[in-house]
Amino acid sequence: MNAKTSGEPAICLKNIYTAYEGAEYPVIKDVSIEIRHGEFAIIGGPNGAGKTTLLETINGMLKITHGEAKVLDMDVGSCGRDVRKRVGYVIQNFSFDPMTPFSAEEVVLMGRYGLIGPLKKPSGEDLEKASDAMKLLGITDIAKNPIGKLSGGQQQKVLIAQCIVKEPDILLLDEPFSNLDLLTREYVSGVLGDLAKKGCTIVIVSHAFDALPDTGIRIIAMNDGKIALDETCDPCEVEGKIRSVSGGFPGA
Ligand SMILES: Nc1ncnc2c1ncn2[C@@H]1O[C@H](COP(=O)(O)OP(=O)(O)OP(=O)(O)O)[C@@H](O)[C@H]1O
Repeated sequence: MNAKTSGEPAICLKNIYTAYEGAEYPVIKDVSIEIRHGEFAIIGGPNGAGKTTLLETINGMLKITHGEAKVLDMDVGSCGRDVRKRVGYVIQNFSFDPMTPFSAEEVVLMGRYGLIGPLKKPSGEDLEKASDAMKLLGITDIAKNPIGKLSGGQQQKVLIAQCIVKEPDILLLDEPFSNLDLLTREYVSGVLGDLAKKGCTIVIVSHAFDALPDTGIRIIAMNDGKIALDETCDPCEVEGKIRSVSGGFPGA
C-alpha cells in the first residue's frame, strides 16, 4: 500500500533539524509540517531563511540530525534514493555550458531514465511522454536545439518538462518562475495547478506571487530556519501574508 492509498500525508516532517556537513549549527530548526497529496504549497520568506534547505531535506539530500521525516510513507533518512525516484526536483541555480552535448528533447527524456532502468533504451511510450511534456510546456519548436544555447527561461521550461515527464507523486520547484516572463509564469503556474488537481503534490519556493493558479494556496513562510506562518488562503492574499512575516530590509 503506498502513501496515497494509505491516507498518509505525502510529506510529514516531525521536529526536524537539518545541518550542512561540517556546520556547527543546524539550518532547519524544529520544523514540523504535513503536506497532503494534491496540495499546492508555496514556501516563502527572506533570503537565507532555509527554503532551499527545506526542499533538499524533503528530497533526502541532506542529513537530518534530529526528528522524523516521512515522504510517500518512506523514511527519508534511510530511503532517500527511493524517495527521489518518485519526487521531481527543479533546482534553483542551474547553468548549462554552451557546449553541453544534449538537445532540449534529450534533456527532457532524461527525466524517464529512473523509470526506464539502467542500460535500457527509451521505449515508444517514453518518447511519446517526453513529446507530450514538451508540448505542455510549449517548447516543441526548440526540441532539437542544444540545451546550452537556449535562453535562461527556455532552459527553465526544459527542466520543468524533465520533471513532469517523470510522472512524480511530488514536485519540488525552487524558484521556477525566476527566468519566466509574466504570461509564461501564469501559464506554467496553471500547468502546475492542473497537476495538483490530479493528485501530484506541488511545493514551490518562490519570491514571485503574481501568477498563482486560482486554487487554495498553502503558504509556508520561513524565517531563520523555522516555520513562521502556515495557512491556506486565496492566491491574491499570498504576497501580503509573506510580507507580514518577512520583516524589513536589513539595514533599512
Ligand atoms: N551548501 C551549504 N553549506 C553550508 N551552508 C549552507 C549551504 N547552502 C546554504 N547554506 C546556508 O543555509 C542557510 C539557508 O540557505 P537556503 O539556501 O536554504 O536559504 P533560502 O531561504 O533558500 O534563501 P534564498 O531565498 O536566498 O534562495 C543560509 O544561511 C546559507 O548560508
